[in-house]
Amino acid sequence: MPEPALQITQLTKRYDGGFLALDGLDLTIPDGAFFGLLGPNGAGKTTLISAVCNLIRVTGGELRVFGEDHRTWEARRLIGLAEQDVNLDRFLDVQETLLFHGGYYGMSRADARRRAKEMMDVFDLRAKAGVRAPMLSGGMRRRLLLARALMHEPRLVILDEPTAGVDFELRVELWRYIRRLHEGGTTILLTTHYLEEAEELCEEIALIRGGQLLARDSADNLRSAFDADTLAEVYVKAMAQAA
Ligand SMILES: Nc1ncnc2c1ncn2[C@@H]1O[C@H](COP(=O)(O)OP(=O)(O)OP(=O)(O)O)[C@@H](O)[C@H]1O
Repeated sequence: MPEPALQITQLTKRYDGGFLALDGLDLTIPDGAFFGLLGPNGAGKTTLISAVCNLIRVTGGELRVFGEDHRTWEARRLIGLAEQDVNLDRFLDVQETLLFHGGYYGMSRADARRRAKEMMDVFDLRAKAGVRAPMLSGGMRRRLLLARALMHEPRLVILDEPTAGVDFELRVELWRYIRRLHEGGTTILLTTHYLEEAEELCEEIALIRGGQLLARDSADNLRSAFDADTLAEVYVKAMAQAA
């Protein structure tokens, strides 16, 4: 049995002010899965992702990334994260953004250059190699964010609302990139508020609220379990039950 991409056991996060954002959460995401995380604003999705990436200190529980403790460098290297905010360095151009990231993850200059070229081709950014982030269109910035997350060839890619505020054409384009990535064997963890996006892309979906797991299954099985016609109906019913 391969190690799961993510094994989360009894994860708890209480913020400094006392707020309990994750409340004993258990979740296993198999290697190679396309997994969706759904829940209302404040459900704890970003907190969970931040915990996985060791960006915040957890209060309790265990988190393993392909069997590695999430606080280790090995675990961090296995993850590519595209955060909700478009957090690009305004002083770096497209190519530098990618090369810096490669350097951070210990890639040799030659490998980083090769991979950056590949990423600029895949994400149609070659013509913008020397353009700094603030001068890119919103769509290009989103693509660069994804290209940067993939630079070091992570086995688990975490996308926190990658299509928030994105027009229909770019959304479809981003879906195509993400699908291709998944077909190549990469595990995807996606958060989104677009239920149709989760339904279209994800093999399995977890619903969370108040830092707790409410349900987890394929969209089909969730519809049967909640006697619902659509994922939106599942969502409404699950959230009402948990309220
Ligand atoms: N640094 C912090 N200190 C205190 N509370 C926080 C902090 N960061 C987040 N929270 C709280 O933790 C809860 C979970 O927030 P989180 O950002 O994880 O939710 P989310 O599911 O990602 O929401 P959204 O869909 O709006 O992105 C919220 O109530 C939020 O206010």
